[in-house]
Amino acid sequence: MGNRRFVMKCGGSTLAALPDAFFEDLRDMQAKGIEPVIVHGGGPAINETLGKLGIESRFVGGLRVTDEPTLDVVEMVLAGRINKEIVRKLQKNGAKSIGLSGTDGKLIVAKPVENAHEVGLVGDVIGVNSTLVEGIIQLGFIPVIAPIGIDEAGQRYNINADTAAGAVASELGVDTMIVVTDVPGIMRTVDGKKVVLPQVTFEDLEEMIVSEEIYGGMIPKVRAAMSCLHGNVKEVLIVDGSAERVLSRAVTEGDIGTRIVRS
Ligand SMILES: Nc1ncnc2c1ncn2[C@@H]1O[C@H](COP(=O)(O)OP(=O)(O)O)[C@@H](O)[C@H]1O
Ligand SMILES: CC(=O)N[C@@H](CCC(=O)OP(=O)(O)O)C(=O)O
Repeated sequence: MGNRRFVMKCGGSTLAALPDAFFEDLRDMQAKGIEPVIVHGGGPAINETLGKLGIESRFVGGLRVTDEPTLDVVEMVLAGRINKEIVRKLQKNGAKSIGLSGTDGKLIVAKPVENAHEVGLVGDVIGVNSTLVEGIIQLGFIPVIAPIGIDEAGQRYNINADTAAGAVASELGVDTMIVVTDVPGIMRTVDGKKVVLPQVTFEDLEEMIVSEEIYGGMIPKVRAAMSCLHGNVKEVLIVDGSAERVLSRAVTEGDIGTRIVRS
């Protein structure tokens, strides 16, 4: 890994399964002066809470169709429950951490996505308050960010967590973004067997999206990866949160998961 700061996106698919060792790894990194910045998702927990309230979850192109009542639930689950759970787990394992929503201090400034007529209050990121993130890091805390955006008029937006993480990584100018999910990397079927691809080019990715070997929740990850690699970010690693020592291996050895570099 190049510089000592990295952005990590933690997917809702894996959050509940992350072992204490994962958070201990973060504590040890923090103690060594490495500066993780965490952006998290929580799709499955949102679906569950919406379900309990009798609200059906609908997605268009991987984005949740979001009206104001849905956004109340999204904000409650992401910025309330999940964000605070992560902060508590970090603190329990000895790391110092502060949780924020993208609306706090206008951390994530957003505008409606192009297909807002289909998905409603879903946002694209147009700005990140990197000074605020920098300040939290300087105070010795790991920032934990929920992907809710805000515009100048004070309107909230639901933002896909991969998109939010990619934008934060770009804006902070980190070398590395680590995407932690529930699969060991980008997989492809070779000779009838599923294998993890250690490294892929943009061309491979476009081809795999067209052939539908990349589908569903992997699409926003790949799009966010390509988008931040067009800027200053040098590599995006997609890794499995339940793999042993996944973070230290990703940060120090880089021999795990799938690596995407600009190509
Ligand atoms: N080529 C692929 N390789 C690996 N996983 C893939 C691929 N294409 C689609 N996926 C799916 O992407 C999922 C991860 O995305 P998602 O469920 O949104 O997780 P998260 O909550 O971590 O963002 C995997 O569980 C898998 O079902
Ligand atoms: C617009 C949109 O779809 N937002 C997502 C935000 C959470 C997310 O992205 O969580 P994962 O990383 O666990 O998928 C949602 O409402 O589910």
